[in-house]
Amino acid sequence: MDALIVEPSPTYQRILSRMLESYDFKLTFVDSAIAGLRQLKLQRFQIICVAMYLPDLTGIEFCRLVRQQNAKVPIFIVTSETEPTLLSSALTAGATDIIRKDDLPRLEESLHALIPLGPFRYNISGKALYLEDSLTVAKATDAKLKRLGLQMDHAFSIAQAMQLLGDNKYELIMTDIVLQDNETGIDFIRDLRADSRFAQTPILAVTSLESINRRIQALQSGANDYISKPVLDEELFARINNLISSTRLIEQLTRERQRLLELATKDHLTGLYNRHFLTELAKRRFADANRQQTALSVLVIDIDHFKQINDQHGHQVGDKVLKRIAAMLQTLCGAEDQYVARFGGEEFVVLLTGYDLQRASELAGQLCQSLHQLQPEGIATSASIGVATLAAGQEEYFDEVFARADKALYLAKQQGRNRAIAL
Ligand SMILES: Nc1nc2c(ncn2[C@@H]2O[C@H](COP(=O)(O)OP(=O)(O)OP(=O)(O)O)[C@@H](O)[C@H]2O)c(=O)[nH]1
Repeated sequence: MDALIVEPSPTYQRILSRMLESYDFKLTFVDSAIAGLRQLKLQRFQIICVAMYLPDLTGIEFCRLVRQQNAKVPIFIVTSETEPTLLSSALTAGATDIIRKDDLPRLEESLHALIPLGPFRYNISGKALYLEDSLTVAKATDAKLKRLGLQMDHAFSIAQAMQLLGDNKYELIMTDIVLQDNETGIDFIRDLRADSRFAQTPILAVTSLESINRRIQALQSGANDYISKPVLDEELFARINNLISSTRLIEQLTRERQRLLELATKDHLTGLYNRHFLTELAKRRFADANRQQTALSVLVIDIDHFKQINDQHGHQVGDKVLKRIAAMLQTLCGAEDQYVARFGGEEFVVLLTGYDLQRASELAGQLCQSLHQLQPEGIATSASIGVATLAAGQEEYFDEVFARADKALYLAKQQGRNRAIAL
């Protein structure tokens, strides 16, 4: 599509070119009415933008001359002029619309009416929050975001924005940079990034074209992207689409990573850590304890006569019993310095960092009691526990201490089960 721009001001030539290029227009610039009319004889244009005051004619006269040849081509007069009679005579002369230079987004709205939304279709839904102190700008942006499939909440101040953020989930946060009452969008972005709840929410800063420093500051403060005013619809849509899609991709990857991590580290039946994870962790914790000369204890817990539970109640009930016992162990040994794992079958291991033999034995005694009282699935159960400790200041490694705890467990079984023995 071709657009003719009849505009003597290089600044407005630039602004219009940014706007129209985002709609894939090929642009031809001329700076006088005569040059524009000459160009129209050479080529067909799908739209014309003309300034009100040209070196040779007015935009209105230009419009009238064009209409003598071409009744259809949309002609937009772009002007700072607000005088009503001048504007109405422009419309009488055949102008499609008058666009005020301080309201260029209107041109985009008119373009949308003429041209369907560009080559891209966006698959966006949800809500955006926009911190903007001008109601007019916020309303115009709201209309744009609706076309994209996003609902918009508007806040005038950082406090209002924070309140909305507390009550809603947003796919995107947009913020103007210069706000009222000495507030800035930069402060807002910093507040957001300091709050873990919004660490992943994409932030789009809306800056003025000239303020390169503010754009840099916005990015440094944690904005993911910026867009310059006057905001072009297609650019806004593309940036929002990129931000939201990449955030969704990151969320998906994070979930996937979490799932893989769970698969690699957790036991699938009980959700406790698995043998591999606990063994690796224990090796590191033992190295730390040896270096720092602190105590570290290991409990090996084995359910008594579990085979009988399976035989009498079936394997599925056996599984439920294991899950129930695991949940209880997690509750009783879920503190920061305690790690509980299912080592296999009906055997569990607890790593207790900083626990000397006495503390570990006390805890093992309590676990024995609690497991005996639990009656999972209404079945009387008990457990035997072997306890062993790396005493503070001694040098020993996981394999040795684990072997001692396993030996203690064997003794507990031998001595009648349902007891804890420390070695
Ligand atoms: N339901 C169920 N049973 C399991 C699972 N893993 C191992 N088992 C069973 O656990 C039982 C362990 O039996 P044993 O090693 O003989 O020990 P026990 O019957 O607990 O006897 P003691 O340890 O000597 O008190 C076997 O019957 C296994 O089939 C599991 O994931 N689910």
